[in-house]
Amino acid sequence: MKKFPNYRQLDSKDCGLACLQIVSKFYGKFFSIQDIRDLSSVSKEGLSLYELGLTAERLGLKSLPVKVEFEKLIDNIPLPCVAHWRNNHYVVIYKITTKSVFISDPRLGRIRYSHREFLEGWLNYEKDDAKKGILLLLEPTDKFNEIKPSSNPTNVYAFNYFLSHLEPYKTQVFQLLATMFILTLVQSAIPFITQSIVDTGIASKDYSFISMLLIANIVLIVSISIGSWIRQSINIHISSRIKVSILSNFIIKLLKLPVSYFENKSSGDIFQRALDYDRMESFIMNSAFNIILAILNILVFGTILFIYKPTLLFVFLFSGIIYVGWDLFFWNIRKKLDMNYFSLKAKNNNHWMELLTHIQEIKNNNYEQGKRWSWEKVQVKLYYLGIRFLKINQIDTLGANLINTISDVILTFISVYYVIEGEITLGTLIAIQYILGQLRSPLSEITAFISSYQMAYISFIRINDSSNTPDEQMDENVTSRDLPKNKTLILKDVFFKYNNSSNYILNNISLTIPEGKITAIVGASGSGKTTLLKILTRLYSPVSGHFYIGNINMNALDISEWRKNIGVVNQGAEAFKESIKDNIVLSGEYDQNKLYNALRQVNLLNDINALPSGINSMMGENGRGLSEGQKQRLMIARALYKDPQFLFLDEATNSLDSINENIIVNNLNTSFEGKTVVLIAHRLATIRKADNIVVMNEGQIVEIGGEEQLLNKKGYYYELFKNQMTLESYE
Ligand SMILES: Nc1ncnc2c1ncn2[C@@H]1O[C@H](COP(=O)(O)OP(=O)(O)OP(=O)(O)O)[C@@H](O)[C@H]1O
Repeated sequence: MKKFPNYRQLDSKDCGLACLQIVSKFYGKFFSIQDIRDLSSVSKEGLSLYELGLTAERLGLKSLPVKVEFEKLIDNIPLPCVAHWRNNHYVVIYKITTKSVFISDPRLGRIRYSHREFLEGWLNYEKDDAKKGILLLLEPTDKFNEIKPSSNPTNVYAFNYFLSHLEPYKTQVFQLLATMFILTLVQSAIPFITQSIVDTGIASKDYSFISMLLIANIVLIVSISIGSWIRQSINIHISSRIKVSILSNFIIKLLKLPVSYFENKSSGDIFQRALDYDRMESFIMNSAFNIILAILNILVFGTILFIYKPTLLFVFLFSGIIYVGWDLFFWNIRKKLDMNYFSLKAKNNNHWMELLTHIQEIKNNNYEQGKRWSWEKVQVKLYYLGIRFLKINQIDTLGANLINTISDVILTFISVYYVIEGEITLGTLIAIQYILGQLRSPLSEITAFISSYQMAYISFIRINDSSNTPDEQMDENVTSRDLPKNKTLILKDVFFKYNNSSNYILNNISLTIPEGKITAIVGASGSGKTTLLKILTRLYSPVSGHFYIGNINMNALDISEWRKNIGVVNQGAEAFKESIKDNIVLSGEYDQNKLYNALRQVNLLNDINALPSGINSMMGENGRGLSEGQKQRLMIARALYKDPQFLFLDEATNSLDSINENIIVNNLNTSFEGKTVVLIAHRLATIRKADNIVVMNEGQIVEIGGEEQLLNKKGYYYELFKNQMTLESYE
């Protein structure tokens, strides 16, 4: 029977997307997770049930969210459907029997739960309505049949990628395989020597023969140890080098990815990629080579056993299959518990983090006891889970030992029977015991390989996903490596939205930012000012429309050249955990005069001189140690030190008192005379000297002009101005 489909989620919040992928496959269509992601508005926070339903509709699956009791789910609900799981996950239910519920879980694979286990995950015990669980019913429509998935993603990339890293070590890999092969062959001589000692040596009482064989045995064991040592050395040599080169390639690739990649993934998910590279490397260098060795052992010693007595081999293989099956069965049970364990662990970590970062709020609100109680609740759950883990491990080990012992007893009994019946010699019996010993350890290698393969496969798909994400700028698109003479910035019919399913945040923007002038952008909160700045600084590209510098399309200008020439001070920008000096100079050339000058211009020199280590004072995490206003001034000093052609300021002075703000704005006007400045400010007094004021509302430009012109127009800007003046006079 065909198995119900299962696809794994790549990121912690991808479960909803993977469920839709699973259901679509069930109805006969394969969509890659990227296809579905493109239709959704999935963010770091994942998808709400409503958004999941919307995405399903876009795929052509009619969706209906319902809240039902378990009896109703059994009797009336068409399967497959998506279930909301433990309040933080989605899974697909595909079959229900009188005893079990079958689930295709994007995190764990296909799993069978007892009714009790299922209800534990599905019902929302923490809420009042504890008898009902949430489902999303899905049904294909004609649209589903019409939608064409993009071509299947090629999963070979990551695998080829790793093989390409092995390429320079071809000789060593060959040596490794050859050593393993020779080692196994050498080892296969030991049972024959043992057999000869017993059968020929002892029978003929020939001491010199026995001594000779024992010496040969010692030589063999020494050479096996040397061989294993060589094998491990080659393995360490290759794997340590591959690890470094793979990880540095990963960092290079990561830094080339667009900001949107980072905004849509949690830092945990991105960090997971680095672990994935590690896991793949260890899978290939350890599990894959170990399994080759295990298979070689089984082949060589299995053949010898077969030659001695085929029955023994068959009995061994039979017990081996039971052993592997038993181990895998428990591995599956552990997988279920693991998920529970990880979510509890995450909760536990969050409690700790919150305790450390929110201590002021906790104390101010007298919330210590409440916090401690909720922490203790998690500890109790962790404790019971720990006990269940322990019990399962005990049963697993006990059962595995029992299977091995029973099979040993049966095999010994059969061998002894053969000796008594005169079918094999005593020497052969002892040789067989040695062979069976050699065949045991490869069995546990096989179960270890199967479980690590499943983990590595997910890593492999995830690596593919990030490797297939296009860079911020592809090299082939660059035709210009220098800024043109004419540096006017021109936006033409620009549309932009953050993800495919949301509305346009910038709606048909056409704007000219003249070279050497100050352009201010104003508008209500959420009108798209920062987004426009992100387009200008090229953190994002327009969805449609064009962005030119002079007569060059920005896409064609080398992005690092552009960034070299711009200074950006963002809203709420944070300092690096480095010294004040390093925070300003970054990787530029150090010039002390320039540095002091920049600090003077932002009125920060006195504050910094008052610190015990002056400009060498280390900043704490996220700039801890400076006030918000001081941090802002530090960021402006960084832009001043860089002395770029273009300066972009987004609410860069909003944490400053008006005296400091005035000083800095005046200084900026002098230092940036003749350069292009674009600034966003809520305080309209800050932008009075701007040559041009761009007024935005709901993603569109509603007015452009000088201050006087806009005030005389008595339009949107006038209203903003009037409101602010009224407020200020009130204050
Ligand atoms: N990274 C993002 N992903 C999705 N939506 C976003 C993102 N950043 C901003 N938005 C949305 O875009 C819209 C415009 O935001 P933007 O920050 O450009 O406004 P703004 O005019 O600068 O507002 P403010 O004055 O409050 O800073 C808002 O509705 C916001 O929710």
